[in-house]
Amino acid sequence: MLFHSLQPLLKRNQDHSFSSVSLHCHDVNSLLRKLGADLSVIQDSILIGCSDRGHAHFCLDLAAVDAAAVEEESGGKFVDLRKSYFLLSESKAPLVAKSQALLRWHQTHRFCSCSGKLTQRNRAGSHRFTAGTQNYSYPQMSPVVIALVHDGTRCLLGRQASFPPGLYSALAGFCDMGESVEESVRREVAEEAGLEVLSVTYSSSQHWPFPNSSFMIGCFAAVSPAHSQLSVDRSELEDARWFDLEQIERGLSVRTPPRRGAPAVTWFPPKHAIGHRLISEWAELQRRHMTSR
Ligand SMILES: NC(=O)C1=CN([C@@H]2O[C@H](COP(=O)(O)OP(=O)(O)OC[C@H]3O[C@@H](n4cnc5c(N)ncnc54)[C@H](O)[C@@H]3O)[C@@H](O)[C@H]2O)C=CC1
Ligand SMILES: [Mg+2]
Repeated sequence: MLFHSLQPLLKRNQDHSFSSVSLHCHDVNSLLRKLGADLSVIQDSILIGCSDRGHAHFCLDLAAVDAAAVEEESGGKFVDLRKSYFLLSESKAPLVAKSQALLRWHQTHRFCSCSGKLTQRNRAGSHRFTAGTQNYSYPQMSPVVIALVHDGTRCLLGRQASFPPGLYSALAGFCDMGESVEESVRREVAEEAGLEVLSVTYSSSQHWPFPNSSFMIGCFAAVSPAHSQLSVDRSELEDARWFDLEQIERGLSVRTPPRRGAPAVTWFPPKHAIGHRLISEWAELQRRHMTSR
């Protein structure tokens, strides 16, 4: 899987969907040869895993090669990761995200944080070390809690000023050193919405490549309907509101992201974001709860 300055190489399929360009090692070799590039860059490839059939998969950043020439030869295009993530299918996006995260980690950990000396990678690229020392470093993710707050009949969504217009998601925040997941959820919800969480239930998790490499821990957080008055921290969130099931269903039905120039609508993160998963899980539970009453 090829990248250029951390942008994955994508191609448009005949059905207009997008996929990442996967080339065999000898194809990469001949591509580099054609472009007159240094063939030894292939040794910078990082192992990302094995297919079910036991084929090893690697990623490689061709930052030292002319991007336009690679695009022309391969018929693909290097696309910014945030854009790629939403162009790719739910099954393809995580591998591209993982590859970019590993490449980024290697590019930003060239020096030992203890001695300042240059570090080396092991052959697979699973860690780096400082020659002659016991200093090893491994790729890292920052834990982030993402909590869908609910009060029995409504759930709480917020938006940061940096989100695209109309996009609302569950509240999220980085875990502080030493905190448990439950403590992080209680603190984030108290800080951002001024609410007291009564109980936290784990839902699911995902690796999220933004802003660097986050480990998203998805939870539901229950608050009392009698104490659901919001006090929103406007320095963190531009807005936060309670949504009932009908409003959530309307948001889930919006094609994301809405076309530029389309009328303003409220919409939610795309399917492969954990925010979407939490919102649709809550809607499903709520529907079941309403039909059983
Ligand atoms: N996958 C999904 O559905 C969603 C993912 N997210 C992700 O969750 C992340 C965290 O949410 P925020 O509300 O922005 O967090 P937040 O509420 O903790 O605020 C962000 C601030 O936390 C500080 N911070 C503390 N530790 C940090 C670290 N390890 N790396 C970077 N900044 C750190 C920085 O000052 C940063 O500006 C976002 O970057 C976003 O990409 C957010 C919503 C939905
Ligand atoms: Mg936050």
